[in-house]
Amino acid sequence: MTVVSSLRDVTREHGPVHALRDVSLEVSSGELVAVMGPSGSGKSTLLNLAGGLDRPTSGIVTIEGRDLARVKDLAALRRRSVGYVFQDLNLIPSLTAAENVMLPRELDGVRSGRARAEALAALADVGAEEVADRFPEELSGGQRQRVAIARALTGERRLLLADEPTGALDTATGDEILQLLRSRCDEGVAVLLVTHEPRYAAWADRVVYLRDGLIAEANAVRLESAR
Ligand SMILES: Nc1ncnc2c1ncn2[C@@H]1O[C@H](COP(=O)(O)OP(=O)(O)OP(=O)(O)O)[C@@H](O)[C@H]1O
Repeated sequence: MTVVSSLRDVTREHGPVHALRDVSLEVSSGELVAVMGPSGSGKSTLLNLAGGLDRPTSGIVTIEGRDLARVKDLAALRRRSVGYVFQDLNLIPSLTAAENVMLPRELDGVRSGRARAEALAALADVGAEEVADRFPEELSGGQRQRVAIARALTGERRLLLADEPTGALDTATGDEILQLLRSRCDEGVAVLLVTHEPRYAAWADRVVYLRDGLIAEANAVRLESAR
């Protein structure tokens, strides 16, 4: 399996606070890795570092084999390779669902006709084609999260980072979103999912538990019965 995301001996300090200490982790194509741990244990820090939104104090972070410390245009690499789905990462309110999904592609120089066609296909993929021309405030929480996932996965992005993507959703909708992440993963995307819910971690191939910025435990799980 191809390694899509790797952290090698990564430490992130904020002054005296060790948000992450000497963490090593690889996520391969087709793999869903859940990150769990108490509040303040470093989960969001890990995700931000893996996606190049933050830089480590020491250690090496790679995306698709490229050392992020050596990448000149990190913003472009992030746009092309990484999708983010965060609980509070809002869609832009003045843009329709389709326009929100198109935006990163247009920023990347894709013409709007093609970007719109891609956006409609991505929305259809996540079962949200009927909301393409609606604005975020007209959508339910589950529909918004579907649009955010469509936006995260347009283009050829191979790494999806999801920080509590089900946090604001009821259980049935949360299950649907997890099913969607799992199916993207089965198509070859690498997914890092931060969750507090064992119910959702059960969809992962592996669970990494963080405590005080350290990997306390890493387990292979396949709780088929939970799906
Ligand atoms: N910008 C920052 N400046 C100072 N300290 C920070 C900063 N970002 C994170 N921290 C600290 O680093 C540690 C890890 O934070 P992080 O947000 O990664 O934890 P988390 O596991 O995601 O927590 P939660 O579940 O509450 O979101 C915490 O002690 C936090 O206070």
